[in-house]
Amino acid sequence: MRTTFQLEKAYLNQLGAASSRSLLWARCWGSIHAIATVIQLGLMAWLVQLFFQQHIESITAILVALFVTILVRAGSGYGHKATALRAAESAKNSAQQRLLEHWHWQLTSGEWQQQRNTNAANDYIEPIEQLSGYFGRYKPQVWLAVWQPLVILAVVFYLNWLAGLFLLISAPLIPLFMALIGMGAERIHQQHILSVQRLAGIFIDRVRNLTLLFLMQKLPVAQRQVEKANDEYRQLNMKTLRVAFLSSAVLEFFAAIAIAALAIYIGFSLLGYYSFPAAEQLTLFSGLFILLLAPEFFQPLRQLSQFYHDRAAALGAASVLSEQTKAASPSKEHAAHFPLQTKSMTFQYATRDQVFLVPAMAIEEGQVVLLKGVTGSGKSTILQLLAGLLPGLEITTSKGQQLQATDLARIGYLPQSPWLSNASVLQNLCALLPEAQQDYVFENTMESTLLDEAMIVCQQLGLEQTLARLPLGLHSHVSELGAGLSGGEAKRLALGRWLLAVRLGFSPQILLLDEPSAGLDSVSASYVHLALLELKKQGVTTVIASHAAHFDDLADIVVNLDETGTSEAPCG
Ligand SMILES: Nc1ncnc2c1ncn2[C@@H]1O[C@H](COP(=O)(O)OP(=O)(O)OP(=O)(O)O)[C@@H](O)[C@H]1O
Repeated sequence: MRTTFQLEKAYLNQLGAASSRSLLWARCWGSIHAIATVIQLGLMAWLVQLFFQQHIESITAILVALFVTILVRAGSGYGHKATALRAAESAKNSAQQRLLEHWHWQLTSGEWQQQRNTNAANDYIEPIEQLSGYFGRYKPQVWLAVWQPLVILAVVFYLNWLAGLFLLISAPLIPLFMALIGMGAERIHQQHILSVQRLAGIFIDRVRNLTLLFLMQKLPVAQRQVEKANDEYRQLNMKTLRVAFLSSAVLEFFAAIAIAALAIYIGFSLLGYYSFPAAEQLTLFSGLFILLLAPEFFQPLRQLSQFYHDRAAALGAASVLSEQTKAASPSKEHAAHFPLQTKSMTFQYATRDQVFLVPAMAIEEGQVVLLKGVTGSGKSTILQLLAGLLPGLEITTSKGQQLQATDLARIGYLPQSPWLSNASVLQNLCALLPEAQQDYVFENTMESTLLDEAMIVCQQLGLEQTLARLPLGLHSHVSELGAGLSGGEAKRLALGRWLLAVRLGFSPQILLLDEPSAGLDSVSASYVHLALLELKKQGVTTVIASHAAHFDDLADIVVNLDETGTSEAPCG
């Protein structure tokens, strides 16, 4: 079993980069706070000594200094907390950003699995919240837990070496026990997060299917399952609390013993009851100062132990988050499958004798390939082979790797007679966007940017006048048969889907267009030409089948099927 949490630590370090500036400031404020603490306690001890020696005249100056130090201490404490909180926010933002990028990639690459919707929100909220303690408390405290004891140790050693030795010996015990207990805590936290997710998943799933469960008379079974998951979660919660209490009890115990030992040494030495080494160095001031410093010596370590559970929680959360974003930033990697290559092949429809010779092609990213040829030469057939609608064509990357199913899912295909759905123009236009965005369109709650983008696409395709003519513009209804739109308008609307999808970042791996200008007048055809030019500028790889000369100037590669030709299959 993997116990080193290397992946998780690497993930947390990556997030830490986003909050490094705030963390640096938190450390600076923490250092000032530690120095102000030592000065404040020194002034207090001095004040007591002067009071007992009845040097009342210098007390005012010390009181003023004490007041200033208290102000500095309070200010630096506030600065420390505020910058630490900012560090936590930056880290959480960075984690959210990564998760969203990952989800965006999944949506665009067709890897989004429907069943994950149930857990997605929970995966997102719970673990990201768990990160805030690590970056906002634990990380700044690690610095303070080293810096403050070191400053105090130096002062105590200066005042009395034996007291310094006491502190020096007792200090390492705390991190040692903390680490021993913390090891188990990390694993428990990871289980804790998974258990919360499981509980949420089980609950939502049962609620969703409540009617079905009722009809099947399975409600008591479902209830028992939720209760069981709830019980598991409760037990795990108690386990987490037990570990937390155990670790703080151990720390309190050791800190209390060390302070008590110091108090005995200083008290007995000052009273002269017992002659300890270095006892002669002690005065009322130094003894009191050391006693006041001792709890402050342990304080940052004790706090670190409290926050150590934030580290365990963050590692647990990181294991969930890094798992989700393991393939993060794939959008670029994923698209980097070019150049695509197809092997030459022959194809024959089962019911026909005609054999098509499909030529080999090598397509670079962003290129426009033009399939030319007379009617019946097999242009649509090749597009369908490329789209995977007809079997047999092997598409590989330049390294000879076959395209994955997810890549094939990203191939866009616009047939000669495009389909329309029984919905508004806008809904038809947004049909290629991810489901989540389409929901907004259907509920009429989409952002205005989406509406603006849809309008821009309509302008690019010369559909403005069409929209002006329709009773409700973009919200006008069209039927599946295109009632309300002419054939040419329906064709441009279908092309507009791709323009909109590309504008919103949902680019297809490769776009296959079958006779995009067929049946259009010259004005409409020129709009389509401009739209394809726009797609080319956006870097979309396109294969256009067209017998017209409309798109010759766009083409990087021209495949003339009249030259590759067809043949008749031998009979029998
Ligand atoms: N599903 C099919 N079953 C049988 N034969 C088909 C099928 N689809 C097309 N064909 C035939 O294959 C030949 C090539 O058709 P295809 O549509 O690929 O040509 P095309 O070059 O795109 O023609 P056009 O420019 O008219 O669209 C035609 O003779 C057609 O009748």
